[in-house]
Amino acid sequence: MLNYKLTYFNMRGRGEIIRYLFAYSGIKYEDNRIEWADWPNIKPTIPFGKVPILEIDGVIIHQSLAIARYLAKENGVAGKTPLEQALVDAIVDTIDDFMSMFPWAEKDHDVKKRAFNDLLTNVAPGLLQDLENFLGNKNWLVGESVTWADFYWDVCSTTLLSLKSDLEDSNPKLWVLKRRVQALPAVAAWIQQRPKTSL
Ligand SMILES: CCC(=O)N1CCc2c(cnn2-c2cccc(F)c2)C1
Repeated sequence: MLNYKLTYFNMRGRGEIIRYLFAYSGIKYEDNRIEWADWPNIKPTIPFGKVPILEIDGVIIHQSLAIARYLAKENGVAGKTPLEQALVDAIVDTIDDFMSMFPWAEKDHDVKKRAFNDLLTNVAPGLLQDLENFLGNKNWLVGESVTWADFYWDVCSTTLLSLKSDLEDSNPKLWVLKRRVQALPAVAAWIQQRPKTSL
Protein backbone atom coordinates (compact mmCIF):
# COMPACT_ATOMS: atom_id res chain seq x y z
CA MET A 1 0.00 0.00 0.00
CA LEU A 2 1.21 3.52 -0.84
CA ASN A 3 2.28 5.82 2.00
CA TYR A 4 0.60 9.26 1.90
CA LYS A 5 1.66 12.35 3.89
CA LEU A 6 -0.20 15.66 3.43
CA THR A 7 1.58 18.78 4.72
CA TYR A 8 -0.42 22.00 5.17
CA PHE A 9 -1.32 24.49 7.85
CA ASN A 10 -3.88 23.80 10.57
CA MET A 11 -6.71 25.25 8.49
CA ARG A 12 -9.09 24.10 5.77
CA GLY A 13 -7.79 26.56 3.15
CA ARG A 14 -6.16 24.99 0.13
CA GLY A 15 -5.67 21.66 1.90
CA GLU A 16 -9.29 20.75 2.62
CA ILE A 17 -10.17 19.49 -0.88
CA ILE A 18 -7.35 16.97 -0.51
CA ARG A 19 -8.64 15.88 2.91
CA TYR A 20 -12.16 15.45 1.40
CA LEU A 21 -10.76 13.15 -1.28
CA PHE A 22 -8.90 11.03 1.28
CA ALA A 23 -12.04 10.87 3.40
CA TYR A 24 -14.23 9.90 0.44
CA SER A 25 -11.76 7.27 -0.80
CA GLY A 26 -11.20 5.80 2.68
CA ILE A 27 -7.45 5.86 2.09
CA LYS A 28 -5.35 6.36 5.22
CA TYR A 29 -2.91 9.28 5.21
CA GLU A 30 -0.88 11.43 7.61
CA ASP A 31 -2.57 14.83 8.02
CA ASN A 32 0.57 16.80 8.89
CA ARG A 33 -0.67 20.17 10.16
CA ILE A 34 2.26 22.54 10.58
CA GLU A 35 2.42 25.49 12.97
CA TRP A 36 2.84 29.01 11.54
CA ALA A 37 5.85 29.46 13.84
CA ASP A 38 7.60 26.50 12.17
CA TRP A 39 6.89 27.67 8.59
CA PRO A 40 10.08 29.75 8.11
CA ASN A 41 12.18 26.62 8.84
CA ILE A 42 9.98 24.32 6.74
CA LYS A 43 9.54 26.57 3.68
CA PRO A 44 13.14 26.23 2.39
CA THR A 45 12.90 22.43 2.51
CA ILE A 46 9.90 22.28 0.19
CA PRO A 47 10.14 22.36 -3.65
CA PHE A 48 8.60 25.68 -4.84
CA GLY A 49 8.25 26.77 -1.17
CA LYS A 50 4.47 26.46 -0.95
CA VAL A 51 2.00 24.12 0.73
CA PRO A 52 0.00 21.95 0.49
CA ILE A 53 2.28 19.18 -0.69
CA LEU A 54 1.47 15.48 -0.82
CA GLU A 55 4.27 12.95 -0.39
CA ILE A 56 3.47 9.61 -2.02
CA ASP A 57 6.07 7.01 -1.00
CA GLY A 58 8.47 9.96 -0.77
CA VAL A 59 7.58 11.50 -4.15
CA ILE A 60 6.46 15.11 -3.58
CA ILE A 61 3.50 16.58 -5.50
CA HIS A 62 2.85 20.31 -5.03
CA GLN A 63 -0.13 22.51 -6.08
CA SER A 64 -3.42 21.70 -4.33
CA LEU A 65 -5.46 21.18 -7.51
CA ALA A 66 -2.85 18.88 -9.07
CA ILE A 67 -2.85 16.78 -5.89
CA ALA A 68 -6.66 16.74 -5.77
CA ARG A 69 -6.94 15.84 -9.48
CA TYR A 70 -4.54 12.90 -8.96
CA LEU A 71 -6.59 11.59 -6.01
CA ALA A 72 -9.87 12.18 -7.87
CA LYS A 73 -8.66 10.20 -10.89
CA GLU A 74 -7.39 7.38 -8.64
CA ASN A 75 -10.78 7.20 -6.89
CA GLY A 76 -13.32 7.60 -9.67
CA VAL A 77 -14.53 11.14 -8.94
CA ALA A 78 -12.67 13.07 -11.66
CA GLY A 79 -15.38 12.68 -14.34
CA LYS A 80 -16.25 9.52 -16.28
CA THR A 81 -15.02 10.67 -19.73
CA PRO A 82 -12.35 13.12 -20.97
CA LEU A 83 -15.17 15.54 -21.76
CA GLU A 84 -16.63 15.27 -18.25
CA GLN A 85 -13.11 15.64 -16.79
CA ALA A 86 -12.68 18.87 -18.78
CA LEU A 87 -15.99 20.19 -17.44
CA VAL A 88 -14.95 19.24 -13.89
CA ASP A 89 -11.63 21.06 -14.33
CA ALA A 90 -13.41 24.13 -15.76
CA ILE A 91 -15.73 24.37 -12.75
CA VAL A 92 -12.89 23.79 -10.27
CA ASP A 93 -10.79 26.45 -11.98
CA THR A 94 -13.75 28.88 -11.99
CA ILE A 95 -14.24 28.49 -8.25
CA ASP A 96 -10.49 28.59 -7.61
CA ASP A 97 -10.06 31.75 -9.69
CA PHE A 98 -12.52 33.49 -7.38
CA MET A 99 -11.01 32.15 -4.16
CA SER A 100 -7.57 33.20 -5.40
CA MET A 101 -8.76 36.83 -5.75
CA PHE A 102 -8.90 37.21 -1.96
CA PRO A 103 -5.76 38.82 -0.44
CA TRP A 104 -5.46 36.14 2.22
CA ALA A 105 -2.01 37.21 3.39
CA GLU A 106 -2.64 41.00 3.39
CA LYS A 107 -1.14 42.47 6.56
CA ASP A 108 -3.09 45.78 6.50
CA HIS A 109 -6.39 44.99 8.22
CA ASP A 110 -8.33 47.85 6.58
CA VAL A 111 -7.04 47.03 3.09
CA LYS A 112 -7.87 43.36 3.63
CA LYS A 113 -11.36 44.10 4.99
CA ARG A 114 -12.21 46.42 2.06
CA ALA A 115 -10.99 43.89 -0.52
CA PHE A 116 -12.88 41.01 1.07
CA ASN A 117 -16.09 43.06 1.34
CA ASP A 118 -15.84 44.14 -2.31
CA LEU A 119 -15.35 40.56 -3.53
CA LEU A 120 -18.13 39.16 -1.35
CA THR A 121 -20.61 41.96 -2.16
CA ASN A 122 -19.85 42.78 -5.79
CA VAL A 123 -18.23 39.69 -7.35
CA ALA A 124 -19.61 36.66 -5.50
CA PRO A 125 -23.26 37.13 -6.60
CA GLY A 126 -22.36 36.91 -10.28
CA LEU A 127 -20.22 33.82 -9.78
CA LEU A 128 -22.91 32.10 -7.73
CA GLN A 129 -25.54 32.87 -10.37
CA ASP A 130 -23.27 31.45 -13.10
CA LEU A 131 -22.68 28.29 -11.04
CA GLU A 132 -26.40 27.91 -10.38
CA ASN A 133 -27.16 28.33 -14.09
CA PHE A 134 -24.54 25.64 -14.87
CA LEU A 135 -25.95 23.29 -12.22
CA GLY A 136 -29.54 23.80 -13.42
CA ASN A 137 -31.80 20.96 -12.27
CA LYS A 138 -29.00 18.35 -12.09
CA ASN A 139 -28.09 16.53 -8.90
CA TRP A 140 -24.36 17.13 -9.44
CA LEU A 141 -22.34 19.81 -11.22
CA VAL A 142 -20.98 17.40 -13.85
CA GLY A 143 -22.43 14.07 -14.97
CA GLU A 144 -24.71 11.68 -13.11
CA SER A 145 -22.60 11.19 -9.97
CA VAL A 146 -20.51 13.15 -7.53
CA THR A 147 -17.15 14.55 -8.69
CA TRP A 148 -14.45 16.58 -6.97
CA ALA A 149 -16.04 19.70 -8.50
CA ASP A 150 -18.94 19.12 -6.08
CA PHE A 151 -16.47 18.60 -3.23
CA TYR A 152 -14.69 21.84 -4.16
CA TRP A 153 -17.94 23.76 -4.20
CA ASP A 154 -18.68 22.51 -0.68
CA VAL A 155 -15.16 23.27 0.59
CA CYS A 156 -15.01 26.80 -0.83
CA SER A 157 -18.63 27.72 -0.10
CA THR A 158 -18.09 26.80 3.56
CA THR A 159 -15.40 29.48 3.75
CA LEU A 160 -17.48 31.99 1.76
CA LEU A 161 -20.45 31.48 4.10
CA SER A 162 -18.16 31.99 7.10
CA LEU A 163 -17.21 35.37 5.59
CA LYS A 164 -20.72 36.41 4.43
CA SER A 165 -23.55 34.24 5.73
CA ASP A 166 -26.27 35.92 3.65
CA LEU A 167 -24.80 34.47 0.47
CA GLU A 168 -27.11 31.55 1.33
CA ASP A 169 -30.16 33.78 0.73
CA SER A 170 -29.80 33.47 -3.06
CA ASN A 171 -29.18 30.62 -5.51
CA PRO A 172 -31.05 27.89 -3.57
CA LYS A 173 -30.02 25.09 -5.94
CA LEU A 174 -26.37 25.62 -4.99
CA TRP A 175 -27.13 25.20 -1.29
CA VAL A 176 -29.17 22.05 -1.99
CA LEU A 177 -26.03 20.72 -3.73
CA LYS A 178 -23.93 21.68 -0.70
CA ARG A 179 -26.23 19.70 1.56
CA ARG A 180 -26.17 16.75 -0.88
CA VAL A 181 -22.35 16.69 -0.69
CA GLN A 182 -22.33 17.02 3.10
CA ALA A 183 -24.85 14.14 3.34
CA LEU A 184 -22.39 11.70 1.75
CA PRO A 185 -21.51 9.45 4.72
CA ALA A 186 -17.73 9.71 4.36
CA VAL A 187 -17.89 13.51 3.96
CA ALA A 188 -20.31 13.86 6.88
CA ALA A 189 -17.99 11.77 9.08
CA TRP A 190 -14.95 13.87 8.12
CA ILE A 191 -16.76 17.18 8.77
CA GLN A 192 -17.82 15.88 12.18
CA GLN A 193 -14.33 14.69 13.18
CA ARG A 194 -12.05 17.32 11.59
CA PRO A 195 -10.32 19.99 13.67
CA LYS A 196 -12.56 23.07 13.90
CA THR A 197 -10.79 26.07 12.33
CA SER A 198 -12.14 29.42 11.13
CA LEU A 199 -10.71 29.16 7.57
C1 LIG B 1 -3.03 33.11 5.15
C2 LIG B 1 -3.68 32.08 4.27
C3 LIG B 1 -5.15 31.94 4.55
O1 LIG B 1 -5.70 32.58 5.41
N1 LIG B 1 -5.86 31.05 3.80
C4 LIG B 1 -5.24 30.37 2.69
C5 LIG B 1 -6.12 30.31 1.45
C6 LIG B 1 -7.54 30.01 1.82
C7 LIG B 1 -8.02 30.22 3.07
C8 LIG B 1 -9.35 29.81 3.06
N2 LIG B 1 -9.64 29.39 1.83
N3 LIG B 1 -8.54 29.52 1.09
C9 LIG B 1 -8.54 29.13 -0.26
C10 LIG B 1 -9.13 27.93 -0.64
C11 LIG B 1 -9.11 27.55 -1.96
C12 LIG B 1 -8.52 28.35 -2.92
C13 LIG B 1 -7.95 29.54 -2.52
F1 LIG B 1 -7.39 30.33 -3.44
C14 LIG B 1 -7.95 29.94 -1.20
C15 LIG B 1 -7.23 30.76 4.20
